[in-house]
Amino acid sequence: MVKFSELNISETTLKSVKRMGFEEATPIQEGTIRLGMEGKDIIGQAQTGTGKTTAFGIPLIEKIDTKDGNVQGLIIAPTRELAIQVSEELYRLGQDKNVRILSVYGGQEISRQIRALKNRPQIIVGTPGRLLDHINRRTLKLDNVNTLILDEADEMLNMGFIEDIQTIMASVPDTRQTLLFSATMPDAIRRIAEKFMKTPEIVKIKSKEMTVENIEQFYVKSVEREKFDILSRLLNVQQPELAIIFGRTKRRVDELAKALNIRGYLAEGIHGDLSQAKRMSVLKQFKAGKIDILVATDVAARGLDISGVSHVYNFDIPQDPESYVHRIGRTGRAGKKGVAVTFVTPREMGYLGIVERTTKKKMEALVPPTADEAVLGQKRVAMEQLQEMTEKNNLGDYREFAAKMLENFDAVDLVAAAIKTMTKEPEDVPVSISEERPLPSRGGGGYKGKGGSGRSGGGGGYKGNRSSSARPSSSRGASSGASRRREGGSGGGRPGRTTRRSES
Ligand SMILES: Nc1ncnc2c1ncn2[C@@H]1O[C@H](COP(=O)(O)OP(=O)(O)OP(=O)(O)O)[C@@H](O)[C@H]1O
Ligand SMILES: [Mg+2]
Repeated sequence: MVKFSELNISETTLKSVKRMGFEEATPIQEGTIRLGMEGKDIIGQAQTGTGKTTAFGIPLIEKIDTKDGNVQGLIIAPTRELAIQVSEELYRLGQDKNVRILSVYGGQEISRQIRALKNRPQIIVGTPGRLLDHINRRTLKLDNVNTLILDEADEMLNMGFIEDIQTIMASVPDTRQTLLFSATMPDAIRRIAEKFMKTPEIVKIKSKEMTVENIEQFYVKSVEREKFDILSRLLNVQQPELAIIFGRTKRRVDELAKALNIRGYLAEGIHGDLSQAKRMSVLKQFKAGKIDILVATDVAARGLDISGVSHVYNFDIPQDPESYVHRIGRTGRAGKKGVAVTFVTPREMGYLGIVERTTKKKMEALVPPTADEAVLGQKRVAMEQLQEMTEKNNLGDYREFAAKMLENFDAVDLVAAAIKTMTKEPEDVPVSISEERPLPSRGGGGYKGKGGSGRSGGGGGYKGNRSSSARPSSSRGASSGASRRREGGSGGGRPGRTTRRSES
């Protein structure tokens, strides 16, 4: 590992990098920062959560001439949330140099953006549609752009933005440097990308697997109608700090979020049909730990970097392996541990094989916890909450009420009643989730032998060892999140949550 101080970065930028808490460069940063500062075109590919933003951010910030008020750097990102996140990271990287950065995206008042553009930002981060809009209105001048960056290029091309992107690129001088980054780079996309670039250096961080090692990957074989009960049991047993649940469609996301709320979880959905204000407020609440579970479609979560996401659940197996890689990559970031669980219906087992062959990583079969195990998980959480609240020692007049009750009741009975009150048997509350049609059968073609049929026994038990992460475990501490119910811990404020928030 190379230290940032050994990469020929200016003192000013180095100061910002230090302030961000970064000491050593990740492999993709080591591989691209120097080349980037030499002005080379780069295609950068490295696993999720390995610091690609800073990998392109440092060369960009270094190149900005702060005496020049023109737009010099342009970054295109597939979603509004990502544009905001990237601009925030660039802001931190350029803080000591005083680089002016602006993000522009759809759903935000254009007049406000036009005013902000007059403040002479040097770097613009935007989504394709809104960038084009500004180019057409001539409110964004790109004649002086000398660095163009595409973050999540493959996603933008998948989303059908190819023409928009070509138009935007044509508005940027040919002499520019072009950088392109993603965790996945299917060959077809790379060929298109190379057309836009001048003999690009391809920096691909070699790794055995496409996904990072610190994510434990499981699959659960389940028929469609049992998925939701299994999901709620898993949440109770695994006790994620923050969880993201992916659904295949917007309707699915809405239904899941609603059902989770009915069962008492703090969950919110996020997808493209929601207003920008709503999307931003949901994300903000999730980052702050005010909601524990984010239910999302694929697109909504590309590139998002939210610390504390300990679990990713694919309620529906994704259509393509790239999307699997990006989804589960929302956990296990920056060296942290994560758990990913993918639900597969029997008819979709072929897809599991396709995903595994692309990621070069086998998922472990997970036996869904029984209802009893799930309740046990909740009892533990309740006990931990009670214990934590007691240790805090600020129960005030609650103690007087307790003393009064103890005159008439047995202490063990009272504590048992408290635990019972905080434990809800989730399956008592009926919810309705429309059945999703399974993905078209892929078992028949070339995939059958390995991926499909080899799994037929998977429903029975854990393959090999039972994984501790799938079981209730007292070592996970009282700061667990998603399994805590709205009803639980009422009164003196949720004790577990306070702890958790101060951790992150
Ligand atoms: N050198 C470093 N040392 C420690 N942490 C870092 C370093 N570089 C980046 N990080 C942190 O790692 C996290 C992930 O970085 P980033 O979002 O850039 O990943 P990514 O490679 O773009 O992932 P994705 O493929 O999902 O978009 C961020 O929180 C970032 O602040
Ligand atoms: Mg990224």
